Amino acid sequence: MARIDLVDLAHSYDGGNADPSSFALKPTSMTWRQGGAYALLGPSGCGKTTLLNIISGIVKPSRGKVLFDGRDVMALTTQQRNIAQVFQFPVIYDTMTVGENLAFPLKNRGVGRAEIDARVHEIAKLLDLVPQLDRKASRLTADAKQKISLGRGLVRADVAAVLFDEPLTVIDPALKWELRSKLKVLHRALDLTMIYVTHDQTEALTFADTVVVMHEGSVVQTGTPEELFLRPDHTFVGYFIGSPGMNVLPAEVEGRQARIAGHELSLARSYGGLPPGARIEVGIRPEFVSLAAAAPGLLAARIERIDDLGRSRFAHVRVGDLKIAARVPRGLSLGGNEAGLIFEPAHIHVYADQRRVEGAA
Ligand SMILES: Nc1ncnc2c1ncn2[C@@H]1O[C@H](COP(=O)(O)OP(=O)(O)OP(=O)(O)O)[C@@H](O)[C@H]1O
Repeated sequence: MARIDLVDLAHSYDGGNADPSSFALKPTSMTWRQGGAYALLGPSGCGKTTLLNIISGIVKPSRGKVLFDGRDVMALTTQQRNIAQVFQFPVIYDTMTVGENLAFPLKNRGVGRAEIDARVHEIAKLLDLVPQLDRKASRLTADAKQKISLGRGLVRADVAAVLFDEPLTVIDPALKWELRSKLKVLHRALDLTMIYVTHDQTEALTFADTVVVMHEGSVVQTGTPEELFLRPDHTFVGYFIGSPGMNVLPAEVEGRQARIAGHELSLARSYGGLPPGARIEVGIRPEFVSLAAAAPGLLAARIERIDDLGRSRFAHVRVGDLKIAARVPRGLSLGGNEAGLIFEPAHIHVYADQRRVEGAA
């Protein structure tokens, strides 16, 4: 296990000649705590795999370095970096049994027989693979094979980190749920540093203690699932995480007042020195906007549709050209499509050029 520091890393696939704004990975510095469960979350093409491959040594970055426990590993190969990797598709030997597959990474490192047996059994037990240990891997389904790949990634206790690149893509949805929570249990049991790459927010939020959100080659926020939900640092985090995503609305902001579509809203904090010329927006999650009967003083909205998600209902409304999602309180009955919106001031954030501005008390 190791603490991993990324120091001013940047990468462009054309050898660093491109305009920095088009880098696959823009300048990034951060620390991955020893023993942490991280998710690297972002849409396709945002640079997740590039970052993962730089950590493992598959890609040599155009700039910057990677440290494992303070030691520069840039000259080391993946094998020398002592990283375990689990990919999207199973990487196992069909001619071997499940047990032999799990034992393989340990045998390769010259671990003794007794230790191999104990570790293989521990991992097989955690992944419910004990009954299949003596079966030939070739006879298993794609799901079961991917479970073995996960096991092979987790079997060594001495790795610097385990990197997962979208490991549940080929897994059947029902088993996906099971494996996702199992990985969390495995993390606690094995005390390994794990970095889990995904574009799926549910996967990221269920697995990780810390989620690193990437957007267009940059890390835009690193935080707990709760922090990402309650205080998105970037408008992208607001609408990428959450379902429906955060409402991001053009606004004029002065002190403790915001004006949206000509309507005055009170803010919980004061925003004095917003950068001149910046695009100002307010962000509020649908959970903190309530639909109500139209009334003077409320922002007037026209309901387009209501989605019933079982435990909660969300209305999709229009205010002029703006689209807003709002929570529908239990028991609310409305005559027609006209309604009012009530905003919770404590949950309204102000953004300048997509970055959250910290207001003053
Ligand atoms: N080997 C390569 N050569 C040139 N460009 C590449 C290469 N690999 C990735 N890219 C580009 O770098 C950017 C980041 O890609 P990357 O694969 O890191 O993103 P990602 O977030 O992992 O996406 P995905 O989930 O689709 O793999 C993309 O614009 C991609 O087209």
